[in-house]
Amino acid sequence: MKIAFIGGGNMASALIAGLAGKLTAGANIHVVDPNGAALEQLRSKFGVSTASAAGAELAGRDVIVLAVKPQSMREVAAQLLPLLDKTTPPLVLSIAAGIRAADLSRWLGGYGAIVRCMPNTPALIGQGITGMVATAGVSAAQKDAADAILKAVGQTVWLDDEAQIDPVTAVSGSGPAYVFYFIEAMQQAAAELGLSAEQGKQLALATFTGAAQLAAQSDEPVSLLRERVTSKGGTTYAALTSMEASGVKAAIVTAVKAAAQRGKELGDELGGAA
Ligand SMILES: NC(=O)C1=CN([C@@H]2O[C@H](COP(=O)(O)OP(=O)(O)OC[C@H]3O[C@@H](n4cnc5c(N)ncnc54)[C@H](OP(=O)(O)O)[C@@H]3O)[C@@H](O)[C@H]2O)C=CC1
Ligand SMILES: O=C(O)[C@@H]1CCC=N1
Repeated sequence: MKIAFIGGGNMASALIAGLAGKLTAGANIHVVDPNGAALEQLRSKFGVSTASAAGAELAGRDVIVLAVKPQSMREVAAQLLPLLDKTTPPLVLSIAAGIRAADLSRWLGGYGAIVRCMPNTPALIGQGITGMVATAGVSAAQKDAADAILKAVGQTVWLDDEAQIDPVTAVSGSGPAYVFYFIEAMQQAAAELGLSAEQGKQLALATFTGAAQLAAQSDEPVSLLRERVTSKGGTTYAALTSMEASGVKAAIVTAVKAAAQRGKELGDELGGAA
């Protein structure tokens, strides 16, 4: 499979790390980004070809991944429009938060073959999860290609309705940041309680990994697993009572909804009319 990435930043690098040499040879991956240092890293690590601007190298690509910031998508679409093969249109796979397929299609001159998806950075270690939705102009083979690309870096979840992408963005796209935030808080608490930085990190990470694996492998609801840790009048009870009193769970629910709302706002702000 011949793939081009427009944008070689954080998320594109995570995807390329998972793909290169696995789904396709690094030499079959072309990356366009104005940032020379980022391109040099990708070239030396994965053997991809690179360019500072989109050009003739896009010809004959099966898939073009748009991995620029939502705010850059319209400009990037204008740059791509004259370069897209109209006879055998490549699949355009957008990972941008908020940007709706209909707007992207319009910016690309009424382009049909678009898959919109929302990956996350654990793709870097093959542990990503991606929500994705195909527009009507995507062929079965192109849908399979999109699935293979994202499966090479983790799990995929196909959605029937594009409106579900903002919730997916809020839960799993942004989700790694919430988890890191919680781990940072656990590490801070460990330090304030007298553990070394190394001990705090080891304890927090192993607890997260272990609890997540236990929940994934268990048939029981997560709430029951939580209750099993929580002896009446014990230490966990003290912590969870404190969290409830501080409204931690409600605050997390509100925060995730804020992320979903921001996704919708980005679509409204950046989509606009023709
Ligand atoms: N980071 C994440 O966890 C996730 C991000 N996403 C989505 O992925 C997209 C990229 O995010 P992320 O990787 O974090 O962002 P980054 O800023 O790290 O990467 C974007 C890259 O695109 C480059 N760029 C800007 N304009 C162009 C252009 N015209 N042609 C080619 N490249 C260009 C930028 O260069 P410069 O910096 O010089 O402008 C930058 O290197 C976003 O739309 C985001 O919503 C989706 C899921 C998760
Ligand atoms: O923060 C963002 O907007 C992007 C989308 C999901 C993760 N990072």
